[in-house]
Amino acid sequence: MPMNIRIGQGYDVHAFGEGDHVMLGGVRVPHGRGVLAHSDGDVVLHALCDAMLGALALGDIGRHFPPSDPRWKGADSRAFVRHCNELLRERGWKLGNADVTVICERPKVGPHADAMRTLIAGDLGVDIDAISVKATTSEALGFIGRGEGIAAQAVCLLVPA
Ligand SMILES: Nc1ccn([C@@H]2O[C@H](COP(=O)(O)O)[C@@H](O)[C@H]2O)c(=O)n1
Ligand SMILES: C[C@@]1(CO)OP(=O)(O)OP(=O)(O)OC[C@H]1O
Repeated sequence: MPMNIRIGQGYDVHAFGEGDHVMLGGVRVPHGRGVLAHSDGDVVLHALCDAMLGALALGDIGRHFPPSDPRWKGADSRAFVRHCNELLRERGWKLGNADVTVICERPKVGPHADAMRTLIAGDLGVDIDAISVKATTSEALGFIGRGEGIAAQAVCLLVPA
């Protein structure tokens, strides 16, 4: 009997660099640092894309949007999410739900989480209740604890469209 659900997980890290904001879930979050990245460096959306691609066994974000390709320089990562959504729709799937955890000491993510959920849900054409965004610190431990970077991990479930 063919499987009627698929699961995927994704993880992304970017180092902090010069700047005054970070893009998280499509939301411009004010911060004393920016991130070093080829695109806009949105770890929430990159982890989500990798979860969606993983659920389809279609490789990873770097395969679909190579960092060597100048087209993706400074790219809005919401376009990556919409592309991944097309890939799953073409194959007869839609996102059932996704759960993303951001890991950083700062910025505070909680106040922006609902704005991220709204944008992600809109881009994927699903109800906001299908999208969870939450956060944790690293309790001052390791590279994240030292404020050197920001990470996100995501899981998602695909269901038949
Ligand atoms: N960047 C972050 C980190 C955490 N939060 C919120 O704070 C809560 C406590 O974090 P701990 O790491 O001490 O467990 C966490 O549950 C989040 O609600 C945040 O908003 N942004
Ligand atoms: C998103 C891409 C786009 O070129 O580049 P980065 O913004 O550097 O982000 P990363 O998470 O390293 O994923 C690789 C690339 O696909």
